[in-house]
Amino acid sequence: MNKKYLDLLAQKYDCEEKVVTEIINLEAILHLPKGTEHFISDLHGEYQAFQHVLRNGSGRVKEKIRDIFNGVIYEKEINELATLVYYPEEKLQIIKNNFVNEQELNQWYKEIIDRMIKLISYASSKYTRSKLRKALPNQFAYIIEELLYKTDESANKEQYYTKIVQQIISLGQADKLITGLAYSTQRLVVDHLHVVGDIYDRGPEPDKIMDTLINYHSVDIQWGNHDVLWLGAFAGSKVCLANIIRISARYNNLDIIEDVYGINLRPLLNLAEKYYEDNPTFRPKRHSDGNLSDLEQLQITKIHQAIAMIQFKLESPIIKRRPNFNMSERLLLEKIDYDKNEITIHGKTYPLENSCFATVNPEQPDQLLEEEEQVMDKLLFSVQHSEKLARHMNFLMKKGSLYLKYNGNLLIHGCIPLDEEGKMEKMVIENKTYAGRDLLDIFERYLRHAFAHPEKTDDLATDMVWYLWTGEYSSLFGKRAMTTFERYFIKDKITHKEKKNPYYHLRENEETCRKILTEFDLNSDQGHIINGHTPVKEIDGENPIKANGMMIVVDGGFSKAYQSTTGIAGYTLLYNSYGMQLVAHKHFNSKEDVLLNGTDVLSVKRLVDKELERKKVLETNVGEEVLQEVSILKSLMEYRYMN
Ligand SMILES: O=P(O)(O)OC[C@H]1O[C@](O)(COP(=O)(O)O)[C@@H](O)[C@@H]1O
Ligand SMILES: [Mn+2]
Repeated sequence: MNKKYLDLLAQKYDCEEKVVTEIINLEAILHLPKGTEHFISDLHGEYQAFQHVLRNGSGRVKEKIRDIFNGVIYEKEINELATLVYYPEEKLQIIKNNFVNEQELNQWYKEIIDRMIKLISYASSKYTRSKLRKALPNQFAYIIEELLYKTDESANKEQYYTKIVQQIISLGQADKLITGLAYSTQRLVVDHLHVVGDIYDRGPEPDKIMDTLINYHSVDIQWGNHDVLWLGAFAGSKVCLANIIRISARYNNLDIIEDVYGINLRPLLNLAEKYYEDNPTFRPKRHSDGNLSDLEQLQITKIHQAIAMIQFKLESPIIKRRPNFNMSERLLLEKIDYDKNEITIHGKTYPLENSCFATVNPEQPDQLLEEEEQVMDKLLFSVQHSEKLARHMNFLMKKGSLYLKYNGNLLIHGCIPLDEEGKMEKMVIENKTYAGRDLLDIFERYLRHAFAHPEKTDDLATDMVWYLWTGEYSSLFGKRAMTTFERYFIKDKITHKEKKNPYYHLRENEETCRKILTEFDLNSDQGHIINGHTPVKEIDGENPIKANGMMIVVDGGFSKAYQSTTGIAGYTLLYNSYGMQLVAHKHFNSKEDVLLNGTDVLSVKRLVDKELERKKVLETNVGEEVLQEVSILKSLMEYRYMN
């Protein structure tokens, strides 16, 4: 080992005892049970539902409570404790309102603190003390540790502990302590979170999800097609930008663009007002908040048309300058007969409905009006100068990747593009052919390049980000073509169909899954593919566990817009030292519902895989890193202290 490096390390470990202590500590960690991984996907801006799943650890919190208190306290109390752990601030208020005098309240405080301490003690039993300490609220760490390490034999200290709790209550600190204990418990039941893509679009609060993830103790993200669309916009792709605004208008979420990220929509609105009227297909989808006035709805409808038309125009030059994207079929503006108001696709002519082509010059349909161009320039400037968006996008880049190999499993949002025979589909990029893992690697390289060069708007890397959103060999899209135009303007539903990549039926077979795992250098006897992106239609009898347990689809189904087609609010996955469990979630109504009625509508569990022996940290990714550290420390020991 490099002596310079060891000398540097010796500055940190400046005596023999420090090295020995660290080696013993790390070796001990290796033999602890592996921490719990939590997989969620397709959050689509549904912050409240996401919070709920995060706070209850997909049912882990209640399970732990049951382990300790089943038969000891009433079911009602179990639910109360669970809700208190999920939403401590709100639940405390509700509970406190029920007490008529202070004495009763103080008695309740004593009991509940005792229960919460028991719960923390149990939830942290597989962690080191140092890890537990990190999970405790700073201001109470010392007190909680005192309470935690009271063992049964120390009955002579009983009074001391009672006194501590009494003091906390009389000093008016009980609420803070309970709240701290609740958040520590949440943190302890899940060691690491995987977000398998699609944080953005459709739902109202993706920004809050991002803030939560930024503050989360341990997380990684596999980008979804919608996340990449936002990254693309930030990286300088105007067509990606047009798409995110179009989708926001469609779902009545322009607030995210305007109020949350501070992007001025005024120039776009002016343009929209000038050229567009009301139009039924462009009316916003969700107006559940009920406070959308007729005028607002009309404005959104106009903006929606303005930005959709800009998007269609912007697609055209990319398709033309990138023949290897193989998208000339998508040059739809050129296939329109503007006099007859009809379009010919694949040799068939369809009448156009609700068309809004006021800004289109039939001679040069993809040409942006000068006004449109100016609007896009202003929007892009605004996007790239939004501090909040920069913070969120940087985090997405830092914690994200196109795929992840983690503890023997492969995590991907969309697919590995396959042909009907199950062979990895090839794509030629800059005269080189890529397929399978190489293709994903090169996609990711382009995306990172585009992100590092936001000033370039038309280079291959930036165009490639848009390809990831909509291209036939994109591992995120997983369909042959996106029929956005047809959905707006053609009645015949045949034209709306988006043909899926063969991956989506081939993934039912073990053989396909083995091949993919092997492609990524993973052990195909033990690994799983964890997939998001496609809502599992439980209604039609679809099973999220495929290929004999090798393929698990965890589309969270958080997106309210899609819940009627799935019949369920989706799935999440837990992987702890005993194995994997898929958790099915019923529809999440509201936080208020959980708080008042205890409707914690979880969760059928299906056992995906049961470990024969409890899995230890040693056998995990983290374990590999710890092993390396141990080996380095041993070298230091020999070099410095043993001769
Ligand atoms: O339901 P909407 O908003 O019309 O969106 C439909 C579009 O979304 C997509 O399904 C992509 O989004 P998902 O990743 O959520 O599936 C496209 O294939 C399709 O054209
Ligand atoms: Mn998706």
